[in-house]
Amino acid sequence: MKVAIVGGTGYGSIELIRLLQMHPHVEVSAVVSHSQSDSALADIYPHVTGVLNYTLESMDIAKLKESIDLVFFATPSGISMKYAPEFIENGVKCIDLSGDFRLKNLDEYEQWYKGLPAPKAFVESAVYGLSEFYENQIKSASLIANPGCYPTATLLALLPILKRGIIDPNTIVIDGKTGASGAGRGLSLSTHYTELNDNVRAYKIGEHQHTPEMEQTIYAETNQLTKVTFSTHLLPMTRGIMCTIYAALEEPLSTADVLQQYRGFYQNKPFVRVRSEGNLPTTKEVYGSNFCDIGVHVDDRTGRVTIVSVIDNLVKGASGQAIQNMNIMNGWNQTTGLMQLPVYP
Ligand SMILES: NC(=O)C1=CN([C@@H]2O[C@H](COP(=O)(O)OP(=O)(O)OC[C@H]3O[C@@H](n4cnc5c(N)ncnc54)[C@H](OP(=O)(O)O)[C@@H]3O)[C@@H](O)[C@H]2O)C=CC1
Ligand SMILES: CC(=O)N[C@@H](CCC(=O)OP(=O)(O)O)C(=O)O
Repeated sequence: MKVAIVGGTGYGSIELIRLLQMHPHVEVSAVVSHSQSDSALADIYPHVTGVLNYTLESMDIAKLKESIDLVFFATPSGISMKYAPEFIENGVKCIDLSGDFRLKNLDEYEQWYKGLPAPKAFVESAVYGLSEFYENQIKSASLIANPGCYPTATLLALLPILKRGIIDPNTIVIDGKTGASGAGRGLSLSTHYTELNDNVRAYKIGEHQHTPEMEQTIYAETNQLTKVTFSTHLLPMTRGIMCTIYAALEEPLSTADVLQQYRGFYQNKPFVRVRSEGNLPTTKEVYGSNFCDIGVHVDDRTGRVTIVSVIDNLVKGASGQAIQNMNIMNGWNQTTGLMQLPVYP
């Protein structure tokens, strides 16, 4: 199958290229760049030298729609909404790593992303690509709204116990921590070495664009309108997200009881690994992989459960999950090209 990647010089793109290089059924036929077309990818990313010979191309929909089966958009919000409709109308499937098609309520998109929303019909037809929960819908989708990185780590941790009524949805607090690659390759003051190193910074408190995405999915899965408290922190590391999540238990349960619920839920889901009691995951243990690792601790004193969920933001949080969704759309085993171990140490 032939695919194109748009947003060629960004981190999402270079991670798609890295992962797809190991995929047995896919050829990356075009890497599209609006800023550096005609440049060699190896000049921008010298680590691919001698292995990949791509020359970046400018966007040419007329040409691409004749030669490509699927397009990955690894672009900032506001871009895929301009191009994906024409591809889809011409039978080319699209997987969008940005937030353009995630929020079904267009007013919420305007409020949280501070821009005009995508055309309603395409937002309505887009399937939210949380692979472990929407496999059936993903199979027949033309347009995938790939989830945000924090919602991936958070929803995989919360939905099993929310759906089983184990926690009170009105008590959820999500403490998110991320590495700097989450902000993309562009330069900014907060990812400047001297601002990032030896430092921890809370950011976008009360205004993070992933908040409505989480609440929308919790509502879709539980029929409960919930407002979550969600805070995000930037840490001096390259990759990784840890969401530490707190909620009140509806009834007294032990850590072992709660872990048992997760195990039942994820027993046939190869990318979600539920840890044993007393074994909480670290970001390094999923680095470079498509795994989401989940650990749990119940505090009998407070009646609260703490859930720790880790992913690599660029893999399960973006490009890896996008490939997992492509696999599902094509009827391939969802692990195809994705089962490598994390890089450790
Ligand atoms: N980084 C992460 O961990 C995650 C990222 N995402 C989302 O994935 C998308 C890509 O993220 P990421 O790769 O990290 O971001 P980067 O900033 O690293 O890359 C985005 C790329 O998009 C292209 N681009 C930028 N502006 C425009 C424009 N005006 N028109 C067309 N293309 C443009 C650029 O490539 P070029 O100049 O070559 O066209 C740029 O390099 C974003 O929507 C991000 O929010 C989602 C989950 C996690
Ligand atoms: C460090 C940092 O800035 N991380 C980004 C990650 C979000 C992202 O990648 O964007 P989407 O909205 O497309 O999911 C953030 O917190 O906004």
